[in-house]
Amino acid sequence: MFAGYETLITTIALGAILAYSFHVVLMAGQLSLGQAGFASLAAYVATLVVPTEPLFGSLSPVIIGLPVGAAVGAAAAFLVGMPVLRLRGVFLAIGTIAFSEMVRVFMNNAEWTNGALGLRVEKWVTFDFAWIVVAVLAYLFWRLGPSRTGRAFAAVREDELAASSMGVNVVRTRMLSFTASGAIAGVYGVMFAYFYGRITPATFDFGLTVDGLITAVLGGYLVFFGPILGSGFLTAVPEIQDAVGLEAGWIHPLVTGVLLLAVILFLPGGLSTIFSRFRRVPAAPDPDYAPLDGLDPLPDKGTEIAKLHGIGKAYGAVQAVRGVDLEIRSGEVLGVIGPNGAGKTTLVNMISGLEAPTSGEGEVLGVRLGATGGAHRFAQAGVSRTFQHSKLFDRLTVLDNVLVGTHAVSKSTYLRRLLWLPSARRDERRALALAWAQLERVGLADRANLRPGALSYGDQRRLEIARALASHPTLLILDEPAAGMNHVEAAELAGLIRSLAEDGITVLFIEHNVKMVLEACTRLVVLNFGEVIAEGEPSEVAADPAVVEAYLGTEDIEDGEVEHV
Ligand SMILES: Nc1ncnc2c1ncn2[C@@H]1O[C@H](COP(=O)(O)OP(=O)(O)OP(=O)(O)O)[C@@H](O)[C@H]1O
Repeated sequence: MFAGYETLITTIALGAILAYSFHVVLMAGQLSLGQAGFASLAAYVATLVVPTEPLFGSLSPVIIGLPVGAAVGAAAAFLVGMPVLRLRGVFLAIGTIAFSEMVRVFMNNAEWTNGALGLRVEKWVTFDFAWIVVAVLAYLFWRLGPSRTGRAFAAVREDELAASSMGVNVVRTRMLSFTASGAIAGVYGVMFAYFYGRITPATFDFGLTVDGLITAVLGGYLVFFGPILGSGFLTAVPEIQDAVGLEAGWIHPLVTGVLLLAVILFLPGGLSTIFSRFRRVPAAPDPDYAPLDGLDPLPDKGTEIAKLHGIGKAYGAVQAVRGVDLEIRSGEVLGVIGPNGAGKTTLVNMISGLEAPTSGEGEVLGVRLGATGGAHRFAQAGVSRTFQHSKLFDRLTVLDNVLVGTHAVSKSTYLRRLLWLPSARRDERRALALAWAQLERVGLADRANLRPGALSYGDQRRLEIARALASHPTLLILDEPAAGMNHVEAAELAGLIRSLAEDGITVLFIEHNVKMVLEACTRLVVLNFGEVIAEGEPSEVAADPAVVEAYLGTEDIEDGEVEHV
């Protein structure tokens, strides 16, 4: 059926496989460019193990080379990843390119690789074999997208800090995507070798990296079939030009370049954006699942959940927090107030694991302040938070934002999803029920399919609260949740906070809206220059002369917000 076009269509398949190795790192927001090195290593090693005769008389011997190539690529990526994944952005790109160059120089100079002349092998990869491999990859990515792991990839891509505060292990997620990228690049290297029948070190040069990256970006990395679209587009354009008689050598790159620019300018999410209007409509709440099914009960009211002793944090010469002693008990609503720069955010950053203290010690829900692992360990222990400046996942829908919030209290479903096991479906429905319940609680259920950018500022803050609540937290930390809200919205928020406390959630919140703080809190802590200057019942603290002088001033607190310069 494809007679005459087999080479072309197989080239599309190979281009798609290479692009998938970029797709998987881009999905997690990593600009990694070491794929040519992984492909090269895998291709050369595969030539040592792939038989020269068909298996069982007719089976392509490349099926032995593929797992070997994937394992070599993955192992190399894992080893390279340990040092280079400390880098980010352009530095990660440079570090990984350096690795590819090292591999190329090594292969050029080794004897067993036959140096620059390269190696010849049988052409065992056929058109249908190549497309079966693409179909398998497409299936793996199709099932990955809406899984818990796929959402963790997206969360890390959108905002690493927010992702770790939702319980996502950012280091592990980045390493997973990097290792998977190495495995797929390894598969590509083997496929390439056995399709063209020859490899040289120059086959896996910087040009290959550029091709793979462009194909992945062009196709789009937000949709699982992006690499196939990208490869089809880039391979088809020169063919169409030939067909219409535009054969001059300079026209090919010109037309391809202009089309590429057009796609990047007008479809920044890649070609697959065109299909995004067929996006999944969020499933309705499932009446079979109660949101708290299977989750641990919250601790009894009054149980000690955090204890800090002499906690301090210095940024160089700036002592942001000094000698703070604090105890938090289950069921209370603890307000933290103080002038700008008093150290409030720094204090809650330490309590939620985002920052390690430089002095003192403390424990929150059994996790030591400054413990290795950082914020995701605190999140998994039951601490959840919002941020002073919203850190929503902008390219995920409202519902998907909240679903990321369920990460800390749900189980990985990806491998079970691949096998369509009913238990994976059950776990996902449970997570969905939990997410819907939070959206309903904050009044955003009717906007579940929108992007956060389409919400008003107040709604974005509510969405962040819903996302934090989706982790079924024991301790909920809100950093200036009413900022930007009008008086009515702030009063509603105070009501929501009180209702959370009635449900047994402990709330710790920083707020400048003093009226709201006095309405919602059961206890108040006042910070000034990093130190606690008052603590106790809200009405007593508000009347404390030291607090009035340092923070409240003589303003009428009925007016709400207290502004300090
Ligand atoms: N990463 C950092 N590096 C250096 N200094 C910092 C850092 N983070 C905070 N600080 C400093 O620590 C002090 C306390 O800041 P912090 O943000 O905790 O105060 P805050 O009470 O939350 O203020 P605001 O009400 O304005 O949010 C400030 O002087 C601030 O400049």
